[in-house]
Amino acid sequence: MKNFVSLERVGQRFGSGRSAFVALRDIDLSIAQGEFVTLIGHSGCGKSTLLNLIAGLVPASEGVLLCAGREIRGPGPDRAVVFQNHCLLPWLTCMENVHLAVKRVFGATEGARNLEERSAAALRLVGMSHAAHKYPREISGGMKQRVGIARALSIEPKVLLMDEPFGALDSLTRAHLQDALQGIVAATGTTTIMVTHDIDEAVLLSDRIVMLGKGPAATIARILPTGLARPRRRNTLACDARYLACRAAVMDFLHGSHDEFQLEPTAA
Ligand SMILES: Nc1ncnc2c1ncn2[C@@H]1O[C@H](COP(=O)(O)OP(=O)(O)OP(=O)(O)O)[C@@H](O)[C@H]1O
Repeated sequence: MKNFVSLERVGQRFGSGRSAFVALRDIDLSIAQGEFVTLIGHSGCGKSTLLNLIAGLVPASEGVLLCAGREIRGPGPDRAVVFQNHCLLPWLTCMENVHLAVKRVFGATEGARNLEERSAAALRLVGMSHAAHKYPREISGGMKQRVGIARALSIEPKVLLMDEPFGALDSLTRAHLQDALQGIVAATGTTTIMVTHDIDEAVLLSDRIVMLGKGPAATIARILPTGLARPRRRNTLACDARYLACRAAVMDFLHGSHDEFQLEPTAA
Protein backbone atom coordinates (compact mmCIF):
# COMPACT_ATOMS: atom_id res chain seq x y z
CA MET A 1 0.00 0.00 0.00
CA LYS A 2 1.38 3.41 -0.93
CA ASN A 3 1.59 6.40 1.38
CA PHE A 4 -1.51 8.49 1.17
CA VAL A 5 -1.37 10.90 4.06
CA SER A 6 2.05 12.05 4.99
CA LEU A 7 3.24 14.34 7.76
CA GLU A 8 6.82 15.57 7.73
CA ARG A 9 8.36 17.36 10.71
CA VAL A 10 4.98 18.80 11.66
CA GLY A 11 4.80 21.12 14.65
CA GLN A 12 2.08 23.29 16.10
CA ARG A 13 2.45 26.42 18.19
CA PHE A 14 -0.45 28.48 19.50
CA GLY A 15 0.01 32.16 20.20
CA SER A 16 3.28 34.05 19.92
CA GLY A 17 6.02 35.60 21.97
CA ARG A 18 6.08 34.82 25.68
CA SER A 19 2.56 33.42 25.63
CA ALA A 20 3.37 30.94 22.83
CA PHE A 21 2.43 27.35 23.57
CA VAL A 22 4.03 24.51 21.64
CA ALA A 23 1.45 21.73 21.38
CA LEU A 24 3.17 19.40 18.91
CA ARG A 25 6.70 18.99 17.56
CA ASP A 26 8.52 16.80 15.03
CA ILE A 27 5.56 14.69 13.96
CA ASP A 28 6.55 12.31 11.16
CA LEU A 29 3.82 9.95 10.04
CA SER A 30 2.93 8.16 6.81
CA ILE A 31 -0.47 6.54 6.40
CA ALA A 32 -1.24 4.15 3.57
CA GLN A 33 -4.37 4.23 1.41
CA GLY A 34 -7.13 2.27 3.09
CA GLU A 35 -5.32 2.13 6.41
CA PHE A 36 -7.14 2.64 9.73
CA VAL A 37 -5.00 4.58 12.20
CA THR A 38 -5.98 5.69 15.69
CA LEU A 39 -4.35 8.46 17.70
CA ILE A 40 -4.20 7.79 21.41
CA GLY A 41 -2.54 9.62 24.29
CA HIS A 42 -3.16 11.47 27.52
CA SER A 43 -5.72 14.22 27.72
CA GLY A 44 -4.37 17.45 26.26
CA CYS A 45 -1.41 15.86 24.47
CA GLY A 46 -2.51 17.16 21.06
CA LYS A 47 -4.58 14.42 19.39
CA SER A 48 -7.36 16.77 18.25
CA THR A 49 -4.82 19.36 17.20
CA LEU A 50 -3.12 16.78 14.98
CA LEU A 51 -6.46 15.71 13.48
CA ASN A 52 -7.41 19.35 12.88
CA LEU A 53 -4.11 19.92 11.07
CA ILE A 54 -4.84 16.98 8.75
CA ALA A 55 -8.40 18.28 8.28
CA GLY A 56 -6.88 21.63 7.31
CA LEU A 57 -8.97 23.41 9.95
CA VAL A 58 -5.81 24.89 11.44
CA PRO A 59 -2.66 25.74 9.47
CA ALA A 60 0.45 23.98 10.79
CA SER A 61 3.13 26.24 12.21
CA GLU A 62 5.85 23.90 11.00
CA GLY A 63 6.34 21.05 8.57
CA VAL A 64 4.51 19.70 5.56
CA LEU A 65 1.25 17.75 5.40
CA LEU A 66 0.27 15.91 2.23
CA CYS A 67 -2.90 14.10 1.21
CA ALA A 68 -2.80 12.08 -2.02
CA GLY A 69 0.40 13.90 -2.98
CA ARG A 70 -1.08 17.40 -2.54
CA GLU A 71 -0.19 19.77 0.23
CA ILE A 72 -2.97 20.29 2.77
CA ARG A 73 -3.64 24.04 2.81
CA GLY A 74 -7.15 24.09 4.23
CA PRO A 75 -10.29 21.98 4.52
CA GLY A 76 -11.39 20.13 1.37
CA PRO A 77 -13.88 17.50 0.22
CA ASP A 78 -11.08 14.92 0.05
CA ARG A 79 -11.14 14.91 3.90
CA ALA A 80 -14.35 14.59 5.90
CA VAL A 81 -14.51 15.11 9.65
CA VAL A 82 -16.82 13.50 12.22
CA PHE A 83 -16.76 15.09 15.67
CA GLN A 84 -17.87 13.71 19.03
CA ASN A 85 -21.07 15.70 18.79
CA HIS A 86 -22.97 15.02 15.63
CA CYS A 87 -23.21 18.67 14.43
CA LEU A 88 -26.41 18.01 12.45
CA LEU A 89 -28.50 21.05 11.57
CA PRO A 90 -31.61 20.73 13.75
CA TRP A 91 -34.01 22.32 11.25
CA LEU A 92 -33.17 19.78 8.54
CA THR A 93 -34.18 16.10 8.36
CA CYS A 94 -31.50 13.39 8.33
CA MET A 95 -31.80 13.14 4.55
CA GLU A 96 -31.59 16.92 4.14
CA ASN A 97 -28.53 17.09 6.38
CA VAL A 98 -26.76 14.56 4.18
CA HIS A 99 -28.09 16.13 1.01
CA LEU A 100 -26.62 19.50 1.93
CA ALA A 101 -23.11 18.03 1.93
CA VAL A 102 -23.75 16.03 -1.26
CA LYS A 103 -25.03 19.14 -3.06
CA ARG A 104 -22.06 21.21 -1.97
CA VAL A 105 -19.57 18.71 -3.37
CA PHE A 106 -21.34 17.22 -6.39
CA GLY A 107 -24.02 19.86 -7.10
CA ALA A 108 -22.09 21.58 -9.88
CA THR A 109 -21.49 18.40 -11.88
CA GLU A 110 -24.44 16.07 -11.23
CA GLY A 111 -28.20 16.20 -11.70
CA ALA A 112 -30.81 16.25 -8.93
CA ARG A 113 -31.59 12.55 -9.25
CA ASN A 114 -27.97 11.50 -8.79
CA LEU A 115 -27.62 13.78 -5.80
CA GLU A 116 -30.71 12.24 -4.20
CA GLU A 117 -29.41 8.73 -4.87
CA ARG A 118 -26.06 9.63 -3.29
CA SER A 119 -27.78 10.91 -0.14
CA ALA A 120 -30.03 7.85 0.07
CA ALA A 121 -27.04 5.51 -0.46
CA ALA A 122 -25.08 7.16 2.34
CA LEU A 123 -27.98 6.71 4.77
CA ARG A 124 -28.35 3.08 3.62
CA LEU A 125 -24.66 2.49 4.31
CA VAL A 126 -25.11 3.36 7.99
CA GLY A 127 -28.49 1.64 8.31
CA MET A 128 -30.46 4.85 8.70
CA SER A 129 -32.80 4.79 5.68
CA HIS A 130 -35.77 4.27 7.98
CA ALA A 131 -35.12 7.63 9.68
CA ALA A 132 -34.40 9.62 6.51
CA HIS A 133 -37.29 12.02 7.08
CA LYS A 134 -36.91 12.42 10.81
CA TYR A 135 -35.38 15.46 12.43
CA PRO A 136 -32.29 15.14 14.68
CA ARG A 137 -34.44 15.80 17.78
CA GLU A 138 -36.52 12.72 16.91
CA ILE A 139 -33.64 10.21 16.91
CA SER A 140 -31.21 8.86 19.53
CA GLY A 141 -27.58 9.95 20.05
CA GLY A 142 -26.25 6.82 18.34
CA MET A 143 -28.55 7.40 15.38
CA LYS A 144 -27.43 11.03 15.10
CA GLN A 145 -23.83 9.86 15.07
CA ARG A 146 -24.68 7.39 12.29
CA VAL A 147 -26.18 10.23 10.24
CA GLY A 148 -23.04 12.29 10.91
CA ILE A 149 -20.95 9.43 9.54
CA ALA A 150 -23.32 9.11 6.55
CA ARG A 151 -22.92 12.81 5.85
CA ALA A 152 -19.13 12.50 6.03
CA LEU A 153 -19.06 9.44 3.75
CA SER A 154 -21.61 10.88 1.30
CA ILE A 155 -18.99 13.19 -0.19
CA GLU A 156 -16.76 10.16 -0.89
CA PRO A 157 -13.79 11.55 1.00
CA LYS A 158 -10.37 10.08 0.45
CA VAL A 159 -9.79 10.34 4.18
CA LEU A 160 -12.28 10.05 7.02
CA LEU A 161 -11.17 11.94 10.13
CA MET A 162 -12.98 11.10 13.36
CA ASP A 163 -12.49 12.88 16.69
CA GLU A 164 -13.82 10.62 19.45
CA PRO A 165 -16.90 9.89 17.34
CA PHE A 166 -18.41 7.49 19.86
CA GLY A 167 -17.18 9.22 23.02
CA ALA A 168 -20.61 10.48 24.06
CA LEU A 169 -22.44 7.17 23.56
CA ASP A 170 -23.31 4.35 25.95
CA SER A 171 -21.13 1.26 25.68
CA LEU A 172 -23.65 -0.91 23.83
CA THR A 173 -24.40 1.72 21.19
CA ARG A 174 -20.69 2.36 20.94
CA ALA A 175 -20.01 -1.32 20.26
CA HIS A 176 -22.71 -1.41 17.59
CA LEU A 177 -21.26 1.61 15.87
CA GLN A 178 -17.71 0.24 16.06
CA ASP A 179 -18.94 -2.89 14.28
CA ALA A 180 -20.84 -0.80 11.74
CA LEU A 181 -17.77 1.35 11.13
CA GLN A 182 -15.62 -1.74 10.54
CA GLY A 183 -18.13 -2.91 7.91
CA ILE A 184 -18.34 0.52 6.25
CA VAL A 185 -14.58 0.97 6.07
CA ALA A 186 -14.18 -2.55 4.68
CA ALA A 187 -16.82 -1.80 2.03
CA THR A 188 -15.55 1.66 1.03
CA GLY A 189 -11.79 1.26 1.58
CA THR A 190 -11.70 4.77 3.07
CA THR A 191 -8.47 5.75 4.78
CA THR A 192 -9.46 6.53 8.36
CA ILE A 193 -7.74 8.46 11.14
CA MET A 194 -9.52 8.43 14.47
CA VAL A 195 -8.87 9.98 17.87
CA THR A 196 -9.97 7.85 20.80
CA HIS A 197 -9.39 7.43 24.52
CA ASP A 198 -10.70 3.89 24.44
CA ILE A 199 -7.96 1.24 24.30
CA ASP A 200 -10.28 -1.60 23.23
CA GLU A 201 -11.73 0.57 20.48
CA ALA A 202 -8.24 1.44 19.26
CA VAL A 203 -7.11 -2.19 19.11
CA LEU A 204 -10.38 -3.46 17.63
CA LEU A 205 -10.45 -0.95 14.77
CA SER A 206 -6.86 -0.04 13.97
CA ASP A 207 -4.20 -1.29 11.63
CA ARG A 208 -1.81 0.92 13.59
CA ILE A 209 -2.10 2.77 16.87
CA VAL A 210 -0.15 6.01 17.07
CA MET A 211 0.68 6.84 20.68
CA LEU A 212 1.38 10.49 21.35
CA GLY A 213 3.62 11.32 24.28
CA LYS A 214 2.68 13.84 26.92
CA GLY A 215 2.55 17.53 26.08
CA PRO A 216 3.53 20.27 25.86
CA ALA A 217 5.56 19.81 22.69
CA ALA A 218 4.20 16.29 22.32
CA THR A 219 5.54 14.00 19.65
CA ILE A 220 4.93 10.42 18.58
CA ALA A 221 6.21 8.10 21.28
CA ARG A 222 5.40 4.79 19.64
CA ILE A 223 3.52 3.32 16.70
CA LEU A 224 1.99 -0.11 17.27
CA PRO A 225 0.88 -2.20 14.28
CA THR A 226 -1.96 -4.39 15.58
CA GLY A 227 -1.42 -7.15 13.01
CA LEU A 228 -4.88 -8.62 13.62
CA ALA A 229 -6.69 -10.32 10.74
CA ARG A 230 -9.96 -8.85 9.46
CA PRO A 231 -12.88 -9.10 9.83
CA ARG A 232 -12.55 -8.77 13.57
CA ARG A 233 -15.15 -9.98 16.00
CA ARG A 234 -15.04 -8.65 19.54
CA ASN A 235 -16.10 -11.96 21.08
CA THR A 236 -13.28 -13.98 19.57
CA LEU A 237 -10.73 -11.20 20.02
CA ALA A 238 -11.32 -11.15 23.76
CA CYS A 239 -9.16 -14.27 24.12
CA ASP A 240 -6.80 -13.66 21.17
CA ALA A 241 -3.20 -13.50 22.39
CA ARG A 242 -2.20 -10.83 19.85
CA TYR A 243 -5.20 -8.66 20.78
CA LEU A 244 -4.38 -8.96 24.47
CA ALA A 245 -0.72 -8.13 23.83
CA CYS A 246 -1.68 -4.98 21.88
CA ARG A 247 -4.11 -3.99 24.60
CA ALA A 248 -1.43 -4.48 27.26
CA ALA A 249 1.09 -2.43 25.25
CA VAL A 250 -1.28 0.55 24.95
CA MET A 251 -2.37 0.20 28.57
CA ASP A 252 1.26 0.19 29.65
CA PHE A 253 1.96 3.28 27.54
CA LEU A 254 -1.01 5.17 28.97
CA HIS A 255 -0.92 4.05 32.56
CA GLY A 256 2.50 2.52 33.17
CA SER A 257 4.32 5.70 34.09
CA HIS A 258 1.29 7.81 34.87
CA ASP A 259 1.78 8.16 38.57
CA GLU A 260 0.12 11.55 39.10
CA PHE A 261 -3.30 9.88 38.98
CA GLN A 262 -2.50 7.16 41.53
CA LEU A 263 -5.05 6.84 44.31
CA GLU A 264 -3.98 8.40 47.55
CA PRO A 265 -4.07 6.05 50.53
CA THR A 266 -7.31 6.39 52.45
CA ALA A 267 -7.17 7.43 56.08
CA ALA A 268 -7.39 4.46 58.47
N1 LIG B 1 -6.52 27.22 19.81
C1 LIG B 1 -5.70 26.94 20.82
N2 LIG B 1 -5.01 27.90 21.47
C2 LIG B 1 -4.17 27.61 22.48
N3 LIG B 1 -3.92 26.36 22.93
C3 LIG B 1 -4.59 25.37 22.32
C4 LIG B 1 -5.50 25.59 21.26
N4 LIG B 1 -6.00 24.39 20.86
C5 LIG B 1 -5.42 23.47 21.65
N5 LIG B 1 -4.57 24.07 22.53
C6 LIG B 1 -3.75 23.37 23.52
O1 LIG B 1 -3.00 22.37 22.85
C7 LIG B 1 -2.91 21.21 23.67
C8 LIG B 1 -3.46 20.03 22.92
O2 LIG B 1 -4.87 20.16 22.83
P1 LIG B 1 -5.77 19.06 22.11
O3 LIG B 1 -7.19 19.48 22.22
O4 LIG B 1 -5.24 18.80 20.76
O5 LIG B 1 -5.48 17.79 23.04
P2 LIG B 1 -6.18 16.37 23.04
O6 LIG B 1 -5.09 15.36 23.16
O7 LIG B 1 -7.11 16.24 21.89
O8 LIG B 1 -7.00 16.45 24.41
P3 LIG B 1 -8.26 15.61 24.93
O9 LIG B 1 -7.86 14.18 24.89
O10 LIG B 1 -8.45 16.10 26.34
O11 LIG B 1 -9.42 15.93 24.04
C9 LIG B 1 -3.67 21.52 24.96
O12 LIG B 1 -2.75 21.94 25.93
C10 LIG B 1 -4.58 22.66 24.56
O13 LIG B 1 -4.86 23.49 25.67
